[in-house]
Amino acid sequence: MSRTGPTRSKRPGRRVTELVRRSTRLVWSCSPRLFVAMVGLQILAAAALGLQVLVVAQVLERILDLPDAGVTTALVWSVVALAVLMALGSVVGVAQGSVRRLLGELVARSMNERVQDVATTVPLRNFESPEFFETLQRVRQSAATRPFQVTQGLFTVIGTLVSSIGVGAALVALYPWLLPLLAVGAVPVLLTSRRESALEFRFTVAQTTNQRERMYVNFVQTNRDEAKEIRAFQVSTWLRDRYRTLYDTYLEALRKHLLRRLRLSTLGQVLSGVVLAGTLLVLVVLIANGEVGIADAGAAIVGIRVLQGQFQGLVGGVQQVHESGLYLDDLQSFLRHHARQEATAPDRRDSAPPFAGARIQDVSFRYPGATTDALTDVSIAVGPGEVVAVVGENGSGKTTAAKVLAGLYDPDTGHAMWGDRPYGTLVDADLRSRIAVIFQDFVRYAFSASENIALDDAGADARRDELGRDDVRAAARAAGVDGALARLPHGYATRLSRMFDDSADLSGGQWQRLAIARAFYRDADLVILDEPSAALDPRAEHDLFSSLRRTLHGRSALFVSHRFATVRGADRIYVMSSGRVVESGTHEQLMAHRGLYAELFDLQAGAYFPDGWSSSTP
Ligand SMILES: Nc1ncnc2c1ncn2[C@@H]1O[C@H](COP(=O)(O)OP(=O)(O)OP(=O)(O)O)[C@@H](O)[C@H]1O
Repeated sequence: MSRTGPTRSKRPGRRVTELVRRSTRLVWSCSPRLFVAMVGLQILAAAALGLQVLVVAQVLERILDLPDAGVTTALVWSVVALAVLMALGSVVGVAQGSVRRLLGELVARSMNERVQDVATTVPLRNFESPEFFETLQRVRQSAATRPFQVTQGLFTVIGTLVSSIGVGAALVALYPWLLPLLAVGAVPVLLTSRRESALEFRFTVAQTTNQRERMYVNFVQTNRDEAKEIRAFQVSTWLRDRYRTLYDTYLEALRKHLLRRLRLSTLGQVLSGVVLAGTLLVLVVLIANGEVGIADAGAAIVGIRVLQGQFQGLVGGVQQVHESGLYLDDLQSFLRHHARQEATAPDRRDSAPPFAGARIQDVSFRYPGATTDALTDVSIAVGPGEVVAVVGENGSGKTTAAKVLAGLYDPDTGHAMWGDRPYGTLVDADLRSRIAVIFQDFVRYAFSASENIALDDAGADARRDELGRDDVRAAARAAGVDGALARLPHGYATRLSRMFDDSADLSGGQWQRLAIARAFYRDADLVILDEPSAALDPRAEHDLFSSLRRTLHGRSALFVSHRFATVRGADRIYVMSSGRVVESGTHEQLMAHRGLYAELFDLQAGAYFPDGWSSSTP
C-alpha cells in the first residue's frame, strides 16, 4: 500500500479545476436531480443578491430625493422589492442547506460503500499489515466526511462565483474599476489557504497512528466483551491514564499545528485587508472630488461589502475543495490500489469443477512483517468423503494451514489445489461457496439466530424471520443447538446480543454450536472446523463427533483439534510442529509410530488416569 497519497505535482489552477471536475462527477453520479436543484438554487440566490445591490442604489437615490419629491410610489415599490429580494435570499438559503445536506449524505454513502467493498474483498493478508490498517482508518474517516465537504466546497465555489458575477455585474454597471481591485484583494488569502490545506493534510497523516491507538483504548474501555476483565483486573485507571497520555501528545501537536495555521491565515487576511482599505480610500477620494454621487457611493459600499463576503466565501470554498481534495486523492488512490491488486489476478477464471479432493502441496507461508515462516513445506490433503484431523501444539501452524486450505491466504511457495486445479485459476466466489469454514475465533453477529446460521443466504432475506426455517433448523439440530434456539423469546428470530432491546444471549458452548451450524448450513463440499469443540461440554463434544460423518452426508471435513479423543476416528491425522507436518496417518498408525502424536496422546490421556496410563490400552 502506498503512503504517497495525493498528487501534488499539478499546477494550482489545473489541480483545483481537476478536483472540481472530479467532485462534480461524483456528486452528479449520486443524484443528478439534486445536483440540478442545487445549481438552480445557487443561480436564484446569486440573482437575488445582484438585484439587491441595484435596488439599494435606487432606494438610496429616492431617499435622497425625499425633501423634493416626498414618498413616491416608486420609492415604496423599491423598498418592497428590496424586502422581497431579501426574503427570497433567505428562503433560498434554507432550501440550499437542505439540498446540500441530502447530497452530502448520498455522496458519503456512495464513498463508504466503495471503501466497504474494498475492505471486505481485499486479500486477507492485508489485514496483517499495520500500514494497511492505518490507511484504511484514514480513508474510512475521509469517506464519511470529506466527499461531503468537497460537495459543500464545490457548491460554495459555484454559489459565490455566480453571486460574485451577479453583484460584480451590478458594481461594474456602477463603477467598472472596482471589480479588479476587489479581485486582487482575494489573492493573498487564496495563496495562504492553499498552504494551510497542505499543512492540514500532513497533520492528519502524521496523527493517524495516535488516533488509532486512542480509538483502540476507547473501544476497550467501552466494549461489552472487555467490560468484565476491566473490572476483574481493575485496569480502568491504567486505561484512562493511557488514553489521557495519548490525547495529551495529540493536543500538543494540535496546538503547534493550529498556531502555524493561524499565522498563515492572519498573513493572508492582513494583506487582503490592505487591498480592501486601498479600494475604499479610492472611493472616498472620488466622493470628495464630487465624481461619485452619494446614492451610488452608498450602493457601491454595500456592493463592496457583499462582494467581499462573496470573495471570502469563494476562497473558503476553493480551500475546502482543495483540502478535502487531498483526502479524496488519498481515498481514491486507496481504492485504485486495491482495485489494481484484484486486476492482477487472472481475469479469465473457471468455475470450480466437481469436488475431487482439496489439498495444499509443499506450502510455505510467512505473515507480513514476521521474521519466520508460519508454514514450511506443508502438504495436507482431504479426499472426497474423508474426515481429516490436524493436531499439534500451540503455534505449530494448524490454523494457518486451515486458512491456506480455505483459500484465504495465498501460499508464498507451493500450491493450494482443488482436485487438479490450483485455486488461483478458479473463480474466487465459486471456490468460497464450495468451502465452509469456522474458526476458533468465529464471529458472534448481533443479528437474529437464523441470520447467524444462514449468513450467506442472501436470497432468503424474506424468509429469515420465520421461526426455524427447516434448512436452518436442520443445521442447528446437527450442531446440537436447535433446542436452545427454539426456546429463545422469539425462537430463531431472536436477536443474539444484549446491545439491543428484546434480544438474548447464548452461552459460550451454545455460541460454538451455532457457529458449527453455520458451517453445516452451507452446502459446501469441504467443511473446515478450527477447534470446533473447544467450548463444548463432554456430551456435546461426543454427540458432535459421533454424528459428524452422518451430518456431513458424504461431504469432506478437515478439523483442527487439541482433543485427541475427538481425532481418533479421523481417516487421517496430520501432526504439526513448528510450522511443519511431522507425522501423518491413522490413529493406530501414529500410536504405533511412537512419535509426537503418541507422546501428546499419552500426556492427555494420562491426565484422566493419574494412577497410571499406558498407550497400550487406548
Ligand atoms: N496474524 C499473524 N501475524 C503474524 N504471525 C502470526 C499470525 N497468526 C499466527 N502467527 C504465527 O504463526 C504461527 C502459527 O500460528 P497458528 O495460529 O497457525 O498456530 P496454531 O497451531 O493454530 O496455534 P493454536 O493451537 O494456539 O491455535 C505462530 O508462530 C504464530 O505466532
